[in-house]
Amino acid sequence: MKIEEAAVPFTLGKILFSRGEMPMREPYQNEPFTDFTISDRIDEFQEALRKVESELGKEYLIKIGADRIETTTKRRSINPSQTTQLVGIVSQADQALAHKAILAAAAAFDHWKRIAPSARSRMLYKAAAILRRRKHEFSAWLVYEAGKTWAEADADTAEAIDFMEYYGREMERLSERQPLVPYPGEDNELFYIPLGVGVIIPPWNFPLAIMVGMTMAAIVAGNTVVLKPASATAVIAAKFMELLEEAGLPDGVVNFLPGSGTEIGDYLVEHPLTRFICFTGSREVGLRINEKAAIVQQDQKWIKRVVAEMGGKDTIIVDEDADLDLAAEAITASAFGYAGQKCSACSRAVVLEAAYDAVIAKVIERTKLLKVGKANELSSHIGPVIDERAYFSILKYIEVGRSEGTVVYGGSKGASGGYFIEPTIIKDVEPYARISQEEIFGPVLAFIRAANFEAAIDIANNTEYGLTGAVISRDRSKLEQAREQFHVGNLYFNRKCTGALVGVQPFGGFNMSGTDSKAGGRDYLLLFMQSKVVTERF
Ligand SMILES: NC(=O)c1ccc[n+]([C@@H]2O[C@H](COP(=O)([O-])OP(=O)(O)OC[C@H]3O[C@@H](n4cnc5c(N)ncnc54)[C@H](O)[C@@H]3O)[C@@H](O)[C@H]2O)c1
Ligand SMILES: N[C@@H](CCC=O)C(=O)O
Repeated sequence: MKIEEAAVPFTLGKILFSRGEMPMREPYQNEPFTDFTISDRIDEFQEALRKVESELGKEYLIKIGADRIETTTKRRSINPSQTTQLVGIVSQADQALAHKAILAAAAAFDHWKRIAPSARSRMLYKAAAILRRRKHEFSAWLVYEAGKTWAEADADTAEAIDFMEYYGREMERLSERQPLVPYPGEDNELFYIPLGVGVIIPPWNFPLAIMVGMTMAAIVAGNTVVLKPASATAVIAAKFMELLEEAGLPDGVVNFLPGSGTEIGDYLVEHPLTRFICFTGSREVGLRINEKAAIVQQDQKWIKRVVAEMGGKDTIIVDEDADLDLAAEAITASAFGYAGQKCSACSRAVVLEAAYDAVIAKVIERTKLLKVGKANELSSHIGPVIDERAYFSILKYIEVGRSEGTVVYGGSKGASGGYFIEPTIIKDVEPYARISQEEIFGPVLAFIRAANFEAAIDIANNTEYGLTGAVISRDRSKLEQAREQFHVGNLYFNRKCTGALVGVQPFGGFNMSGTDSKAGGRDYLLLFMQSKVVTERF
């Protein structure tokens, strides 16, 4: 269809029309973050918190096809800022229900795969529009169930909207005729078709964004899925299921199967009808899934595809001539945002000798300004860690850190009533110490000295992970050296190493950080499809 260039475009929702012509999609852009310095925004968010607080404690059921199923085994989801507060009670699936869920997804696949890609994309735009309208409400659930501060929750919700807007457009792009080299006397066509039934296994730390991104990428590509949410944040996933229903997604396309990873995880992965597994989580579980998925089951007709994004041990290098205030800002934000519970978190600052003491002093200065407190209070900069297991594991790592370096800030648990831990800074840590190598996933930062820039790069590359990293330097030749030698999937210069934006910084890591799937990038949807080539000789 020809779009008149002179025509005046007008917008309806996110669709841009030229008068009298076919609709044309607005170019993708990232959802803006909420400015919580504006009093109206504060009031709106507080209202959302009140609304959600009034809804805490409800029951959430499994959904398979059109059936809602209550089981006798239930899991209580609690608020990590206030462990006496119940967020919701979630029915837990067993293996029999896991089997039923896979069958329901397989039955729905026959229909869903035939829906036009543009119509599947529209489903994502619709869901994005609903989420945008209910943005603060969803963020408020993230505050209560995941312990996210207001800004972190808002960013999580914005990223979920971004994934849907971005993947919707990506599917439209990939459903166009794909370019091939012309060949005389033949018509050659390459097009993408879906894989089949997928199992989606997200983590709890981006319980909306990552769960939405993985699920919606799979279904917009024409697959149907069983979504097994992370247990700690299953209520947020249940709220998302409600949203999908409101958007009109047919039953069976996404089957909601909360349950313990140990009880149903292996079963779902090993099921012969499972065609692919999309996982984000720890190295241990990711490797287990990869191994189980490789074993061909009876009646299985395909090689299962595994997308696994896993842990990180991320480093910020500070050069001797760097802007040290910028370095301290980048390190503090990357180490302590969401209490260090990001795969991208800076858990190691490798600083060249000449800048070492000054950077530590500046990071301590900034960290002192961070208030640890309940996530629902606007004044809190750092909320709780997710649960009791994480709380004790992180405290144990701090004890290990005491024997591997000198604690120069924090080092203790925070107030009682929630899983609070002080942001902790440990200096003079050796590059191969345990707290230099193992993912702690909490507010613990190690400082390591480097004799020169080469040594700093060697240290940055000395773990089994390769997810994010940053270099703070004014020296172009060192930035170019790092561009080539710092082996991570997402490398940042002169800024923090967290906060990748959908479409702007496709995200995924090397080595034991995963399969480098680059969520939020142009290659991502291809992981959920296979291409078919048809040649007709004239
Ligand atoms: N690379 C990334 O993009 C990325 C993003 C977010 C989080 N992460 C990583 O995730 C981890 C934190 O998340 P987590 O604690 O939820 O990870 P986890 O591995 O403990 O759990 C992830 C998911 O796997 C499920 N699971 C557990 N055992 C299973 C089994 N045997 N079979 C199938 N599924 C099973 C869990 O229920 C959960 O839904 C950290 O290591 C973090 O670095 C990575
Ligand atoms: N994509 C997020 C990290 C996700 C993992 O926890 C970031 O870039 O900070």
